[in-house]
Amino acid sequence: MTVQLPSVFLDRMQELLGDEFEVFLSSYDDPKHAGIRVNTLKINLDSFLKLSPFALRPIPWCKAGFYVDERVKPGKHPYYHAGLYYIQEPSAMAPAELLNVSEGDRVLDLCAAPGGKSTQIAALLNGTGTLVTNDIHAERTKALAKNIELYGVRNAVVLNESPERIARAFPHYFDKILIDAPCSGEGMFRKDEDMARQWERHSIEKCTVMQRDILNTAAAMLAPGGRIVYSTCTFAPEENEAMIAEFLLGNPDFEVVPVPRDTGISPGRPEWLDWLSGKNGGIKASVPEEIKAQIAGCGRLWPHQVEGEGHFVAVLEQKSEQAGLPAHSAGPELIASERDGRLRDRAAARPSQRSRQAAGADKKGPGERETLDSWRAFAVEHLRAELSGTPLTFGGNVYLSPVAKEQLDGLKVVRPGWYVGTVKNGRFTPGHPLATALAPSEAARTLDLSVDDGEAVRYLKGETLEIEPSRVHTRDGVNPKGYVLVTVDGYSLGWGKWQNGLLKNEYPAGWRWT
Ligand SMILES: C[S@@+](CC[C@H](N)C(=O)[O-])C[C@H]1O[C@@H](n2cnc3c(N)ncnc32)[C@H](O)[C@@H]1O
Repeated sequence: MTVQLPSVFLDRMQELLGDEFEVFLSSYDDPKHAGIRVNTLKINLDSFLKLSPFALRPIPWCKAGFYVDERVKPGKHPYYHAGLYYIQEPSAMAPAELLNVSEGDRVLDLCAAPGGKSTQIAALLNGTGTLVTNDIHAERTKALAKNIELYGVRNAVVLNESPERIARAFPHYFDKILIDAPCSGEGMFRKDEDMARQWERHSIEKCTVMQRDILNTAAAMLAPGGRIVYSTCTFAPEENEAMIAEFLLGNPDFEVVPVPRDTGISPGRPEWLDWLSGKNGGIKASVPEEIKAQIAGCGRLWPHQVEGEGHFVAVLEQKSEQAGLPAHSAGPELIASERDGRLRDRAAARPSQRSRQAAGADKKGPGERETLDSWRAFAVEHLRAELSGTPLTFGGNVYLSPVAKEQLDGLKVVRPGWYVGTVKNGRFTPGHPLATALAPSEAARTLDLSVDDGEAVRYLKGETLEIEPSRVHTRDGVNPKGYVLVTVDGYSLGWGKWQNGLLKNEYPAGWRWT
């Protein structure tokens, strides 16, 4: 075995798995499983299957998910830069599928960076409803925002907040909430050996403190009758079955919706609650049989049973659909825990100042009316579609948001919506995310580049291209001179500015092909 597994981890797993342990252990000798998930916001499945440069094999629990051979390097292809697929560990594709997202839903992805599951939810929303996506770690929200933009998501708000502060702003608001909880990461050991090296027995306790807080806070944001999906990429029952049992005891208005078994996902392990109650520092109270029966309805993806690194998932639904809102209590603590690992609320800057700063409001810029007029004039000249969303301005930046500005007041907002551009010195400059989310039919001018002759890669590297005027496709007789939506094989990549046979490259420096 190449991965060095912590001996305490191995002892625990042997105790838990018994006869199954050897086969579990031998799975660490198997190759890692790599997957991509087709971004159906930009391309439908049939078209991708025809276009795919890689051999694809379906992932049973995710309609848009496919196994690929890791050696094909899917991140090194222009289609990746066009946001046609997201590279994602196969078992990590299960939780968002189980959220049962319907078009028009209000969805919260509470622990979202770098955005794998958020981009999946956005594809399921299909441009409708609202996605609020959040991560408590500011640095990680940069990757989250970038992925939201790369994948052409129009209806997302990106936050960098504590769950408590979001709950204050959005009480009982969301139809669906995903908690892909911070966890001890035991399912990542094969993929990321550092995780194995850093794993310590006590990290499980630290994680349970965070998980308990996040789960109970999420319940306060759920609309009556809504659904929470809780997932981890760890095997520890403290973070999984016990966390859900404790939640159900404290929140009797919730029940587990059993995970379908037809895709190879195996049941939760209620018997491990008994194992935990026998441990020093384990479960403090006994768990009623009725709750144990529900725990069996949770799902486990095991690396020795399915082609995936491992995940736990629980689908929780709030039973009451009445308008009278339930009072959620934290319930009894089942697991002994250390409070010192607790994440505290962020330092309190003046709330309205915080949200304005994050979205660029405090930069000196033109007035709101002037800014919106510039955006509208740009849209009339360069776009051929009515774009939905509430136009919001923060300084000279313009966003189309799925929520009203007041709803974000006091929150640390990374993106209040779809960033469409900025007014500077009286001129509107379109944002890169506007381009990535546009279909070619929505732009007045397009230029299609091909993968085959290397032109697409040259564009992605930031080169200026020589382009004959006849290659700029125009709508409604507009002049080819001006902003052009650049596409690869028909899928949007970014902006260019065409004039006199040259395409000035507007692909952002930080996004370039290296
Ligand atoms: C398992 S990762 C999420 C992976 C992500 N869902 C995806 O699919 O790409 C857990 C995330 O939770 C974040 N996190 C940790 N504590 C948090 C908290 N109290 N509230 C919100 N996010 C938190 C971490 O920064 C981390 O990015």
